[in-house]
Amino acid sequence: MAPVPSFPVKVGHIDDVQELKKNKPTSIPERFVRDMIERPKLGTVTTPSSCNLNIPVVDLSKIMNSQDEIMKLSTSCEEWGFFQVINHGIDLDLLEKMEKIAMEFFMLPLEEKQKYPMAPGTVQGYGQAFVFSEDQKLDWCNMFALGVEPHFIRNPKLWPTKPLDFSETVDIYSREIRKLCKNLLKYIAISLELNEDIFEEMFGLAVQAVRINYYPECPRPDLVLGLSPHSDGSALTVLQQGKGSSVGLQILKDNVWVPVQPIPNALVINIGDTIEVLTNGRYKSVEHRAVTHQEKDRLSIVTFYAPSYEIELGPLPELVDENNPCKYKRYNHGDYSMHYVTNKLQGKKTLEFAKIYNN
Ligand SMILES: O=C(O)CCC(=O)C(=O)O
Ligand SMILES: [Fe+2]
Repeated sequence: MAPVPSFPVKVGHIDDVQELKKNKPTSIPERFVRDMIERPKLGTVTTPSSCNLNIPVVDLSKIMNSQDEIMKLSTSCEEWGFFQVINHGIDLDLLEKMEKIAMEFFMLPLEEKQKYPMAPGTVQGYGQAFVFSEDQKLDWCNMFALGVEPHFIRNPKLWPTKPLDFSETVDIYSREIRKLCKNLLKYIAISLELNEDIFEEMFGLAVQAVRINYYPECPRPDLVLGLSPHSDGSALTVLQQGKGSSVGLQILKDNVWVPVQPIPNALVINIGDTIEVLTNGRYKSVEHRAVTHQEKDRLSIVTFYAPSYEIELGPLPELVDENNPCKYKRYNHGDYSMHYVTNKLQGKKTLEFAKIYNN
């Protein structure tokens, strides 16, 4: 079972951003307007060393026979926590179909989408996740989140029957992404000189969830955020960006927000908190956020892949030594997931749950 908070949550009124946009607003409701310090400085990347940087690209078709590609994977995970994967083996028609049904879902009338409401304080269904108080700022985003874990059993109340082939497509897509995650974890293990099955064996029946984010055009993208800064609580995250979407994902590198330039047919992969802990901080779960665009909407389809909730985990002994003292405690992954989904998105704050401070 996915974690659910046990405390009552009052979130206040949450405007649906797609409905807001329909009224062609010239100003932004106060709850979406960020404090100065949080506002995205669009079009003004200030640090020369970061402004022309792009996240690394890993070619999965080469990795089996190429030490260079393994090195690239390792550097990406150490220095960026992010990379784009090309030649990933997932049928491009399937990616296109997934994008199509995701977009069709968001284009349904509000009443239709509201048949799958996200209960306050939970992260499944349609709405805004990670809102826990009436005064919390809101993201300029609509989300539709589904657990597909671990046996791909559908909750009929949460899975739409429209668009017609929604659930079938999500099932097929999720199985393919699962294979990709297992494959990537194998090469991540190899890049760390660990047994290639170490993560697979440790994770048990891995948990998987898919979240589809839709960011409508916004009249004042300089005042709002599409998605608040956060790291992911997963082991790995796979992100598909809609074709023709605006550039929206940004990652924090050397204190500068670096935009991720989409590569056609590539998938964006990022290291989640679980791998950061298991590798004792060698591979990083990097803070990221989404920004909006004045004229273009954006779609992202995000899969989170994580260990089974029963698993106990902590830094792997192979990655702890005198020079790399243990940075995280051992904990139960279900407890961490509960902690993650019952707190607002706030940079890397959630990982403090596991940090050991006295070394
Ligand atoms: O839409 C994006 O590019 C970011 C999505 C994301 O970070 C998430 O859903 O965790
Ligand atoms: Fe994320």
